[in-house]
Amino acid sequence: MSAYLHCLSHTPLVGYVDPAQAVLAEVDEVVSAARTRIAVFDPELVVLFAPDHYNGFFYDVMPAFCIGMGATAIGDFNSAAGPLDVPRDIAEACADAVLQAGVDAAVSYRMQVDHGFAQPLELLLGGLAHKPVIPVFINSVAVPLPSFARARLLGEAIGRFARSTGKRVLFLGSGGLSHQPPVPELAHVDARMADRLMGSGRDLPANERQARQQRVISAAEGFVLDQHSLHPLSPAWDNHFLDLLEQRRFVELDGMANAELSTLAGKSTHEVKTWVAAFAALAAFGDYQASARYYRPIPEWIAGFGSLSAHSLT
Ligand SMILES: O=C(O)/C=C/c1cccc(O)c1O
Ligand SMILES: [Fe+2]
Repeated sequence: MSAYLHCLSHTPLVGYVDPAQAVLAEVDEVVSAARTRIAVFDPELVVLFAPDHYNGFFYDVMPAFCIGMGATAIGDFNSAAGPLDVPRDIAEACADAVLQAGVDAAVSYRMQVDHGFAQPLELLLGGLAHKPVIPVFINSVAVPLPSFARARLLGEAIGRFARSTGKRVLFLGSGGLSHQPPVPELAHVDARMADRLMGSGRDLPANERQARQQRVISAAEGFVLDQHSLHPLSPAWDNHFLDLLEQRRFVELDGMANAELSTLAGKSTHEVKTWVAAFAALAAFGDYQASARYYRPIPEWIAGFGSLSAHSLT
């Protein structure tokens, strides 16, 4: 087996608004089993597809996709802070291959990332810099958003590059499934918040950081009491999406409009494009077998919470 994949929902609400102990134990078991399988696979290179939540990418310049040549996590909520171990020469070659393949991804030599990147690295690899990782940002909240089709093409191009390295490669996808936390939208905010979304939010003063986090925590508490206080979670859509990935039918998502997905499953569901990119990358290695599927709607975490592994059969 030369390539392995794990896709996992993330949520910054762990430890702030938690589900019942039995659910926590169930999720812990799912994550710890995935961590063990990854340790056995022992990746030489990790490619992590993840979104951002206006902590590293802003409307001053908002790329659809960005490949990190270097990256640092800010440590929002309870997530880890510090540099990722990005192998710069491999990341540069990857970006070159992706552009040659016709996908115009941006690059960043100082990528700033949040819990979307940090959480899977901590949970699945034990820390931000435990393995060499190429971080790949997919814009999942700041309209206009890339389509499913473009995320798939990005994944395929990165998969072909990864295969050419001859290394044991782990693909990670971070985020989703159905959910809509209170992420500000440029079209609906006041001038001060618009300024934050256009770039001044990069280094938030401590009191604003605190207020921002509290807004999400309060929304989660309210969502537990009333599951229509935010866009409801959508187990039916989430399970259909997992079926498509398991059955290598993700191309069927190509024709789905972004607005349709938002209506079905919430405006942050676009994070699932990280899963599509990761599966498309794995598929560049040939046939794959998916395994260890897990799904549970967890309102405390504002998450249709999913986990899915897969390995290449070559
Ligand atoms: O950073 C935020 O403001 C919100 C993050 C969040 C909340 C719930 C589920 C998620 O996937 C998130 O990223
Ligand atoms: Fe998120």
